[in-house]
Order: sequence, then structure tokens, then C-alpha cells
Amino acid sequence: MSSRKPSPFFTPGPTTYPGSLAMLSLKRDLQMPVVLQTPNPTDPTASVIHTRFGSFPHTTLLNIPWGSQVIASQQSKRDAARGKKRKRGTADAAPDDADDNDSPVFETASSGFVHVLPPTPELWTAGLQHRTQVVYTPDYSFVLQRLRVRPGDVVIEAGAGSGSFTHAAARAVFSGYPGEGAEKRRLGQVFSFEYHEPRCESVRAEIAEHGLEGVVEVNYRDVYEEGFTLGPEAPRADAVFLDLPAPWLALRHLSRTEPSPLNPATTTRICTFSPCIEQVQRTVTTLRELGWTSIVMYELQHRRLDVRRELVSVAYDGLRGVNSNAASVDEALTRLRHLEEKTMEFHGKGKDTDTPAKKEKKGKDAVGRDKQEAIRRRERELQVWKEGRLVHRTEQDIKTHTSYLTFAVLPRAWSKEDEERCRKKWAVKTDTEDSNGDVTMKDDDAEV
Ligand SMILES: C[S@@+](CC[C@H](N)C(=O)[O-])C[C@H]1O[C@@H](n2cnc3c(N)ncnc32)[C@H](O)[C@@H]1O
Repeated sequence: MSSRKPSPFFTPGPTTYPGSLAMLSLKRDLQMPVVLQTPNPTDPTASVIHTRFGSFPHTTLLNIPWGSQVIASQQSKRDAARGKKRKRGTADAAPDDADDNDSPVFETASSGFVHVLPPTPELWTAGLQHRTQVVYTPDYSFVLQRLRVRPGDVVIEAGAGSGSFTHAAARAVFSGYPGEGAEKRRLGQVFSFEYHEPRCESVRAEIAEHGLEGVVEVNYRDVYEEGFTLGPEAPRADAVFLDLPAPWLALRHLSRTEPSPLNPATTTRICTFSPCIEQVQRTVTTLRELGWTSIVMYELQHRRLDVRRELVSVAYDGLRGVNSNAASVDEALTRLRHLEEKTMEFHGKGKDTDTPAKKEKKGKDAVGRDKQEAIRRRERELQVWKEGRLVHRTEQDIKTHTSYLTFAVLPRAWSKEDEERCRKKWAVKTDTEDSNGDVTMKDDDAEV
């Protein structure tokens, strides 16, 4: 049995644990990655995370179910006062503090909370430290889907940059760790290349910290010069993603000529990510020259759609979050008629002994009671989520940047032996009819 700790990106388990990466969700679109620690006895204040929504000692975040809401903590007043005294070095602090243990004492703060979430590539992208422009979730989900990346596939990525795409690709290909009895199936891997040494080191350190070693291999290399081959049998890639300033310079290294970095047994799919159309033109020209086919370019224009039900009608009067105005002239007239009928009904009843003020009050009370009853009845009957008109509007603030994605396909390697094998296996049969009208199947393989 291997002692490898499973990556929290793949198998986070039911609860948080020491050493795990956790994403603190402060608010929508604001995530903070933290590695949870057991308190450090020599420096307990180091085990506290300070955010704009309050402070969170690691102890409050450990061993709780993922997704829990955690209330902020504050240093207890007594503890804080002692700290101040100690700072000022006042003489009166000494006797009181003589047997004082230095650990700060925390108590629940009156406001502020976070949710502690297991890491996912999406949350990592939202919270990671930007060392370069990154590929955002809407883009990489489209890229991985269009490249048909599946568990067990091998992906080449260049450059690694901030590691945003790397994490998404790792999850897409993951089919087990090496050395854990999963060798019967092909193990998915990401071969990442980066020529900027500090960035390469940072991605490598993050990959190790996130338990993704064995799934992701980070290589320090200039791919324009040295290409992607890592020995005679590696990487054998099924898909390639190039996020480089000049992808056309790297394309010549992605050929079927041995030693090739591509899997000879599968069709290779490629995607290049470029911020301007001139780069796309150069890439497409080179792809054509090198025999790539099915070349397609997409311009990405993301919009977030807010889809909801718009509830406008007097029928929704009294319900929350609705617009209880008449939605049409007919509705307005029906409503007025109804009110008129009610008023006449009320005035026409019983002996008229009340003063006008009393009458008005009684009328209002009756109308109020009726209305309350009607609202309660409607609330019971209505399926508000199905009511009204379905409308949508777009939000502009989605995180992404203008980009052009160029996709292409390189057919699998094809040798004379492959051709022969397939001709035998898939021999073409033709039908011939004799003079009796009987049909016989003829194998015309020999004639070809
Ligand atoms: C836009 S960033 C990639 C961002 C990355 N895809 C992500 O999602 O975080 C481009 C990276 O390509 C690297 N790069 C540029 N030319 C390179 C080359 N010839 N070989 C390897 N990496 C290169 C740069 O150092 C940079 O980090």
C-alpha cells in the first residue's frame, strides 16, 4: 500500500484535516486558499488567518465538515488587555502575568464568517496568486471539452504560467496515481512546460503541496527551442494546449516524426490561446503547412446570464419579491370591478346605524381581513417558481479576457503495416447475383 496522501482536489474526504488545502469563501468571487495547520506552540498567533471579514484561528477550521460556515473569532478582551500591558512594559503587569501562558485566547466575534470549501480547479483559479495572465474557468472548461480530454489521457501544456489551466487539466485526466495497482488502465498525466524559472519552481511547489505529483510533471524548458519530447516514450500526448506568445514557433516540434511527443495511436487535438487575430493568422498558416486539419477558430465573448421569473400581476398582491401592479388593461379593469362590487356589497348590507367614520373603519378592517385570507390562500396554491414570465439579463462583470481559441486535429500516425492490418480486418464485400437470382457475397480484397 502506498503512503501517498490523496489530493484534496480529487478526494477531499468528508471533513477538513491538518495539511489540507482549503478554500475560504469570503464572498461571491472572493476566495482565499489556505493550508490548514495544527497550532504552532511556539507562535500561536501564526495559526490565525486574518481577513477583512474577521480573524479565523486554524483550530476553528480543522476537523469540521467541508462546506461549514465558520464564525470569526476575536482575541478575548482580558487577553488583549494583558497583551497591551506587556507591550507597554508596565510594572503592574508583572504579578498578574507571572503564571500567564502566552497562548492567546479567542472567543466568537459578534460578526463575520467564512465558508470552508474543499479545493477545486474553479476555486483555485478564483483565488490563486497571479504570476501571469491566467486561463479562467469558462475558457478552460470549453478548451478541455473541445479537446475531448478524458480520464487516462495525456495532455501537453505550455506555458504553465500561474498553474490555473494545469489544475483543471489534472482533474480532467486523473485516473489514478502511479504505483497504486492502477497500471492496468492508462494513467492520465499532464506534462507542463515553462521557461521562466521562478514561475516553473512556483508551479512545481504548488503541485507538490496539492498532492498532484505523479499526475502533473512540470518541466523547465523553452519549448520553441527544445520542443516537448522527454525521452523515447514520453510524453505520448493525446491533446496539446499552447498558451504562449508565439505558438507557431512551437508547432514544428509537434510532428509524427520519431522521436515524437505525440501518441501515435490516437488523433492529436490541439488548442492555441491567443489574444490577437494576427497571432491566430500565423498559427493557422503554420498548422496548415504542417498537415493539421479541421482548423477552427472561436472568439470568446463571455456573458453571465441572470435568469429569473418576473412576477407582474395584481394576482401576486401581498406576496414577497413580486410586482403587484396590473400586468394588462384587462387585469386593471377586472380589479376595479371587483373592488367596486365589494364596496357596493358592503354599503348595501344591514341597518345603517354607524357613523361614516365607523363605517369606513369597519370597511377597511373587512377588506384587510379578506386580503390577508386571500394572500394566505394564494401562497398555499401558487407555485411561485413556475409563475410569471421567464426573463434573463446579461452581466458584464465576468472574469475573462478577449481571446481567440484555435483548434486543429492531426490524424494518427499511419504506416504500411497499419494499412495492411485494416484491409484484412475490414475487407470490403460486394454483392453479386447469379442467373438463379441468388446473391453471393464476394471478398474483393485480393483485387485491391
Ligand atoms: C499566459 S501565461 C500562461 C498562463 C497559464 N496557462 C495559466 O492558466 O496560468 C504564458 C506563459 O508562457 C511562458 N512561456 C513563454 N514562452 C515560452 C517558451 N518558449 N517555453 C516555455 N514557456 C514559455 C511564459 O513564461 C508564461 O508564464
